[in-house]
Amino acid sequence: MKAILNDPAGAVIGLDFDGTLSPIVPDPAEAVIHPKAPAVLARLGARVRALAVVTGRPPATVLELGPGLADVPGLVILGHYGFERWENGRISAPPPHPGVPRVEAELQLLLDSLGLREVMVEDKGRAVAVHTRRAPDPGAALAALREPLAKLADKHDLVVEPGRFVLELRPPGMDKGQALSLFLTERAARSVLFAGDDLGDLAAFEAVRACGLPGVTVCSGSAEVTALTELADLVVDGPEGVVELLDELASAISAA
Ligand SMILES: O=P(O)(O)OC[C@H]1O[C@H](O[C@H]2O[C@H](CO)[C@@H](O)[C@H](O)[C@H]2O)[C@H](O)[C@@H](O)[C@@H]1O
Repeated sequence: MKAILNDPAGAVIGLDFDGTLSPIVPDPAEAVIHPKAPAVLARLGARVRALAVVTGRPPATVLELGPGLADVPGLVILGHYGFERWENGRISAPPPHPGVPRVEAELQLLLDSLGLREVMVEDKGRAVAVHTRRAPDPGAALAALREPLAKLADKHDLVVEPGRFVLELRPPGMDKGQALSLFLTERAARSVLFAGDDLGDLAAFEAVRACGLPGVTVCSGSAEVTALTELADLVVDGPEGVVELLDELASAISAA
């Protein structure tokens, strides 16, 4: 943190979206960014080298769920775990993976055969996520899905990304760690902060440790995930705590 405060112009701030900037809600389509986040990010974005939202969501969805984000100075969204990038109003991405529509074509039959009720399928375009949060027993439904979804992903050359009551089938070859590392190099960062809440953020935590820069990892704490709590430099209380921390950081930089 000291390095960021002493030299904000060299700092890159990386932030996960769901569970970090946006409180967890039962329906993914109903998620919305913390009301104070866009203004806080705008203050911070004006002072640091770069701000990146590094997320499993498509960038277009992040912009829908985060009104005001498009106006944050210098913001980059590295969506789909880094496959799809939004910057200055433009989206760039490689061609979609052919396995995703094939998985979608087989998925409903598989879910029916497992007799899983109230499991929700989220079509993300470049990936498909199966959510169990609204199932009668979310943990049991997730456990029942692990093996069949791993086989289905494997059959179509996809990988399974586990998260908070969700298993996502997505293309291999990129993760939040690689996305963050590439971004740090691109921006010639001199320090880094990354905040996340879920298993997919562990790769970004590792990237912070491996990059050789002064870095701080922040866990947006919850009762659902403990793996990050043990590794983080700082643990705050969910999105409310993350926004408060970023607000304090923006104020401290402005006062320096
Ligand atoms: O990388 P992230 O920004 O954290 O995105 C990861 C997944 O987040 C979303 O699911 C999670 O949030 C939902 C809304 O609060 C919640 O209902 C669900 O249980 C969580 O797993 C999103 O729907 C997924 O597509 C993202 O991959």
